[in-house]
Parts: sequence; structure tokens; C-alpha cells
Amino acid sequence: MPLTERAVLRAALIQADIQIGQPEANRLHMEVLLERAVSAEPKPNLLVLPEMWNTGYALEQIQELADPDGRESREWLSAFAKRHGVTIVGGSIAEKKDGGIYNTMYVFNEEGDTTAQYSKIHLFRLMDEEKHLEAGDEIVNFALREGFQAGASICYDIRFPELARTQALNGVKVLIVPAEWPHPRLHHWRTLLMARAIENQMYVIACNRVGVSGSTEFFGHSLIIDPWGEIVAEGGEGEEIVTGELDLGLVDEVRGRIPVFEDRRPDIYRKP
Ligand SMILES: NC(=O)CCC(=O)C(=O)O
Repeated sequence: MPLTERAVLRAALIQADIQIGQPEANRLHMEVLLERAVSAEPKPNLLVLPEMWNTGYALEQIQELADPDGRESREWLSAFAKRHGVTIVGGSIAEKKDGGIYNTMYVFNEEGDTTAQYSKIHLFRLMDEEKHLEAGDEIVNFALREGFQAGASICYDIRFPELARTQALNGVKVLIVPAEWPHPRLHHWRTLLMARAIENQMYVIACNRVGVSGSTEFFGHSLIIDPWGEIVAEGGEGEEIVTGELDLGLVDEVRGRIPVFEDRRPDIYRKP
């Protein structure tokens, strides 16, 4: 679908490798990649990092490695957002809070203010998350631009269509998904993200890590999918910055073309 003169948002997804259990090395590496992203022409206005970028899945040591109240990660991301005048969806980090560890996303606006905080609500048993982490219990939406609401979702969350649908019903036009999603489930990753975009007629922006951790290989394939289900950008399997433009008018246009939200029958869905 051709872009018109309408407002666009330029997104850059930081498809990075992550060193397991090395928060300082990971922050320094992310800084290099973020600097590279903002020096591109045209400059992006939205940066998205992958899931658990500070520690990776170092769950056995997570009590010692997690960032207390996310303070260090937040200070650094906030300063970066303000310095470069960009919005940052800070992937997620291992955050130590109230005696537990959460898989938490922070969002910063162009002034560096925190505009949202979301803790992953569906913990992934195949990677032992439920043994070491606490689940969040709140759905989080936030404004990226006036009239352009985003919904937070982390990795495994995309297997639960109720979440994205609830967000769409509450005005969300773009779903943002940091991930650490490995082989051999590339087909699931691409299909689920595509389905969330098409069924909810929303943009989906998903930033996955690359690299190997123990016997687990992460495949990247970060994606920007438009509300019609077209792929705007897709990464390969190596480290890279995946960029693409979001046409802020396209969601309403697609929702007008096929009026899915008007044709829903919630009265019937509730019947046993
Ligand atoms: N980090 C995750 O939540 C991984 C989810 C995943 O791999 C899946 O298949 O679901």
C-alpha cells in the first residue's frame, strides 16, 4: 500500500545479540546499536529493544543480576531518549521489585519521561520463567502520538489473542512486542504476529534478539507488519537494525474497509 503525505512514524528495531548474565556488557552493546540507529538518515523517532536485554535468560542467577526497580536501566534509557529526542520502548529487563523479579518494559517519550511500565503477564514455562519470575497483572496501553495508542506485549503474550483484542477494543493501533523467541518456532512467530495484525487491523512491531544462549538459538526476524497484513520490514538472522515507516492514518482506513469491530457479536461469544 503506497504511503501518502500523511503523518508517519519511523521505527528502528534493535535486533541485538545478548550476553547471558552480563548486564554491563549488554548495556554498552545496546548503547553502540542505539547510537547507530539514531545516526541514520532519516532519523527514527521510535526505538524498540528486545526482551530481557540486560541479563538474557540467566534465570538461575536472576536474584543477583536483576536491576533493583529498574533504576539503572531506566536512568540510562531516559537520558538517551532525552538526548536524542526519540521515543524508546525499552524492550524488557529483569527488574527486582517488592521482593520479586519481573520481566518489565519501560517506555520513554522524547523528553525522557517514563510514559508506561508493563510487566509480562504470561510467563513461558518452556524457558522456566514461572520458576523464577513473578507475572504482571495489568494490561498496559500508552500514547505514541496524539490519537495513536500503542499496546504493550512481551514475547509469549502474543499466543493469547484475548490480550491484543482487549487492547484493540481500548483504542490501540500498534502492538509493540519485544521478544527472545528461538528456533524451531519461526513459523509460530511469523504466523502469530501476522494474525494479531490482521485480526485487530493494527500495526505490529516485534523486536526479537539473535544469537545463541546455551543450546538455544534465537532467530531474529524482527517484523513490522501493517494493519492490512503486509510486511513493512523484516530482519534476517544476524544482528541488525530493522527500520520501517508506520502510516498513522492506515489503521482507520483498514478498519473502514472491513468493519470487523462493528461486526463483532460479543453477545453471542458470551454464551456457553
Ligand atoms: N521468551 C518467550 O516468551 C518465548 C516464547 C516462545 O518462544 C514461544 O514459542 O511462545
